[in-house]
Amino acid sequence: MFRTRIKICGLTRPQDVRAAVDSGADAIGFVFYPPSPRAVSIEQAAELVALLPPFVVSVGLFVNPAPGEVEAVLARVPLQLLQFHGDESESDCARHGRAWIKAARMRPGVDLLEFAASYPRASGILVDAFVDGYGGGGRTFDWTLIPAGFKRPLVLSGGLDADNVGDAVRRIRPWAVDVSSGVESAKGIKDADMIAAFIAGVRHADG
Ligand SMILES: O=C(O)c1ccccc1N[C@@H]1O[C@H](COP(=O)(O)O)[C@@H](O)[C@H]1O
Repeated sequence: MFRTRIKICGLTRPQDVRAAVDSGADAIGFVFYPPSPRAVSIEQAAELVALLPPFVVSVGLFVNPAPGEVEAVLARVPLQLLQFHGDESESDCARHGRAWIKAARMRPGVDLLEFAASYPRASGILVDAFVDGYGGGGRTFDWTLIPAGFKRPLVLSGGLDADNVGDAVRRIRPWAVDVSSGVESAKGIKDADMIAAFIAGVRHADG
């Protein structure tokens, strides 16, 4: 039976990492984008990643990182997957010796097939709503913008929560879903019950 993978993103506290892991998250995301209220320092991230048990993927989220910024994080934080959520080129993303996924900010006129073709080495393509700034806006987008039969591993995000994620999984059947705002009681503060409800919604939709 297929199991939709689940990433919980924007964690800043040890208790939230433990709650996400205990609820069955497959990946935990840490934001290295200082304007975000969910941003963590390298020291914080190193402590939080150390809490992850085997087989829970540590993900680092970057937005147009400056030269050397990713390397500085990787020197101290054992990230297994990089998520690029800005305007990075394929070579910007592929130069760090780690698997990576590329976010597409979706709105009418974005051709996802064309977008994906320009990132051939991406492990997956994440789709998020186009919001002012870069992401984490807690907004859904028109899922019909995702072409049927999209062949690359698709990570669906953007305004997901326990109320809509089941419908999203049944309609889109993504490789994975990714949530930040939708499991928070406040920006950067995750709610254990909301995380559990979100994951239960995915598992119910998986059947
Ligand atoms: O979480 C953030 O603060 C953030 C900042 C900049 C870029 C992306 C960010 N988060 C990612 O955005 C999507 C959607 O998040 P949400 O569930 O709608 O809040 C997701 O991939 C987050 O990891």
